[in-house]
Amino acid sequence: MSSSLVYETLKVSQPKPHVFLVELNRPKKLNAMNEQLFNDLKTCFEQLNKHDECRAIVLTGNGRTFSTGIDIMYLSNAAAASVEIDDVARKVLHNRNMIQRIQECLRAVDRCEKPIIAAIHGFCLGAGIDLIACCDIRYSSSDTTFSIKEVDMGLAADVGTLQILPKFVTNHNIFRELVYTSRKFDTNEAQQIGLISRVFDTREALLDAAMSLAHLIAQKSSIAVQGSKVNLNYARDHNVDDNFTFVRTWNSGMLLTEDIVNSIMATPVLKEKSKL
Ligand SMILES: CCC/C=C/C=C/C(=O)SCCNC(=O)CCNC(=O)[C@H](O)C(C)(C)COP(=O)(O)OP(=O)(O)OC[C@H]1O[C@@H](n2cnc3c(N)ncnc32)[C@H](O)[C@@H]1OP(=O)(O)O
Repeated sequence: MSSSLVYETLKVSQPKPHVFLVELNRPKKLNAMNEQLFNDLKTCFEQLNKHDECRAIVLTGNGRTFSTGIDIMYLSNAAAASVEIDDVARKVLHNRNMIQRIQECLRAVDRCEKPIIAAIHGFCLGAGIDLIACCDIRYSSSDTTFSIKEVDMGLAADVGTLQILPKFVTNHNIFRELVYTSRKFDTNEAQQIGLISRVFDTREALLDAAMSLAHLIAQKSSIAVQGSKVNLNYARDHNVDDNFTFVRTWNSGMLLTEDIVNSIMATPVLKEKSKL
């Protein structure tokens, strides 16, 4: 594995060929996200996006939990910083820059073109939910407690939950109830609204399943998988006409891959014919 994938608050390993495991790594603070962790997420996912060896990523939390959301100390320091500024408009600009910075860190996860499987356990609160909103597939162990905690903190969630989740949650009634109340919910409800797709009895089973899925994806044509993710994310953010135009242009280049020839040659029909 590349030695450059070393971070203060993330642990990165490569447990299988082409599969990278990214662990949030502030276990003593239940993986609460401070400025360093946000910055590390940005650097890490930008690096994995460009990494030739990387075809699939599992994202999890080291220790007893996935993440308890934003680090409360960081949030209160960030809020306090604007108190020093006299001019109201400059206070507003300061806050806007701070929010934009965190948004860009999580957007780097959303923009990563390699599929990301979130393996969630323990707590997944506030910014933890923003983070899993940026992943492709979400698996959980049955012990997980979720909460869209921002309203209880006096905030409208601004780094993913309200911006991305409405694009794919399946039950907007329950979702809005969870947003407006910040009440805790379990894996049954998380599954009911389409936030997570599968639930496992233990953390070990969860990680095994996430890793097996990542391994399976990594064995497919990386051109086809990466192209599918780019087009799915594009389709999420555009209208149908734009989506058809985009994929036409994308595949005009990507159809030149030798992966297509190889897969056609490997079909049983052609294999049989070549024996004749
Ligand atoms: C522009 C910004 C946009 C972003 C907004 C994001 C908003 C959010 O994320 S809202 C969610 C914020 N998170 C919380 O409110 C959770 C706070 N934590 C807790 O309520 C409890 O820790 C919890 C119920 C999750 C677990 O309790 P438990 O008794 O099992 O553990 P603790 O002893 O409380 O925690 C162990 C140590 O971790 C520290 N810690 C946990 N979560 C956070 C956090 N979010 N921020 C900072 N520190 C956290 C906790 O203080 C303990 O530390 P220590 O005392 O040093 O052992």
